[in-house]
Amino acid sequence: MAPVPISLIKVGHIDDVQELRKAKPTTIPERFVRDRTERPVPATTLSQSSSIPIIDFSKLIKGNKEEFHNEILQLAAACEEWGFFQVINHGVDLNLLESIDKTAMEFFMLPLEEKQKYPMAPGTIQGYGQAFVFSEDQKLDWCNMFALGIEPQYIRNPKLWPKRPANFSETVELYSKEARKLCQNLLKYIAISLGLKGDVFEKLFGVAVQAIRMNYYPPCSRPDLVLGLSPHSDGSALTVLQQRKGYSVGLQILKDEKWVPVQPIPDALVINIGDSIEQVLTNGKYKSVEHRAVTHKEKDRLSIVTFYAPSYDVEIGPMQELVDENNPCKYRRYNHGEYSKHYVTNKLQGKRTLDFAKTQASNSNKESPLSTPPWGNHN
Ligand SMILES: COC(=O)C(/C=C/C1=C(C)CCCC1(C)C)=C/O[C@H]1C=C(C)C(=O)O1
Ligand SMILES: O=C(O)CCC(=O)C(=O)O
Ligand SMILES: [Fe+2]
Repeated sequence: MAPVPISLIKVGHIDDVQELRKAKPTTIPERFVRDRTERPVPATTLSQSSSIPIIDFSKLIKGNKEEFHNEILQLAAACEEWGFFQVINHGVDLNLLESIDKTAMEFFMLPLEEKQKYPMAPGTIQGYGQAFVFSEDQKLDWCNMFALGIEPQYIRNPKLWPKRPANFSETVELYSKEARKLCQNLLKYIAISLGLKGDVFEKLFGVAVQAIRMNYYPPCSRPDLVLGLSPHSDGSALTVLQQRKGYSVGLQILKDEKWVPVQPIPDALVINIGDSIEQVLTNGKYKSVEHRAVTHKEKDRLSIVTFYAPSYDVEIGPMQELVDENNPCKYRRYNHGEYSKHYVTNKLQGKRTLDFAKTQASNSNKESPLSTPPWGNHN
């Protein structure tokens, strides 16, 4: 199938949810109203009995032998059973967490004309707007997003780096450096928890791809009808998510077919295993779990998300050490750049993007419908 040029994608009018909320606080356009089966259930009926594991990073870097061993076991269980955990004592400067939060909020509070100087073109995923919208009949998320490619440099589009607020770029750079270090360290301990050498992922990944996405969810008069962010799993190796303190609980993860809310812990970061990498490299041992965001009637919410993935030229597939007759190979080998292209040119739809990598999936070799490079179009 020949690739479809970006100019042919017709997404129709996409309301900016902040503006919509200001102008018509109780109107929910049809494009935001979810089918009954997709709608969020009231908070009271959500699974309250369980919460995602907590990993104390300080025990991994400076704990005694016993503490280290225990924390590695906790980490293995978290990745295997949940695919999500919250990390405390992570070592990222807490002032930097505050600054990125403040800077992102200042950006979202700018007038629309200012934010629209950095538009996310249809079919691309960097800039301000709604990502992953490919058709006029696709349901929209109750969210404004701003995303930037960070590393390697060639995925950056300098025209999309905001001039206001004044310290935006500097703060994103500082934060991203810290987030990168955290991802590298976590991957080291994740490798150890799998019984592998600590540097196995670092060696395999080459110069890792890193991106940042800020998601702003204004309050919504009918949180029961809309979704803040459609269910999906992340295409990264690892994702670091920062939730704003004191704001609404919005992130939910699918566990045993029930949506479990992720309660913010002050100063903690939420980490999740991304599908293409951990699921593929570990042959399904570590889970990349479906998650979504819901909205709140009165409160807004901000999340700041770092995606960390292998270099686009790297070929990945299940690691030999994790395949045997009891756990036969579930995924084929593929080039991560190809997978990224597949991921960013398809709408968010649960774990469907991972079909690309399955050994027996009938669609595993389908060409992606768009001709965009995975980091978006720079024109
Ligand atoms: C929901 O996931 C994403 O939005 C996402 C996007 C990442 C990217 C950018 C915002 C700009 C630069 C390219 C990149 C694709 C990294 C997730 O990141 C994952 C998905 C893939 C594929 C990946 O490599 O990282
Ligand atoms: O806002 C959230 O909590 C979810 C964000 C998310 O899953 C993403 O950006 O990929
Ligand atoms: Fe996500």
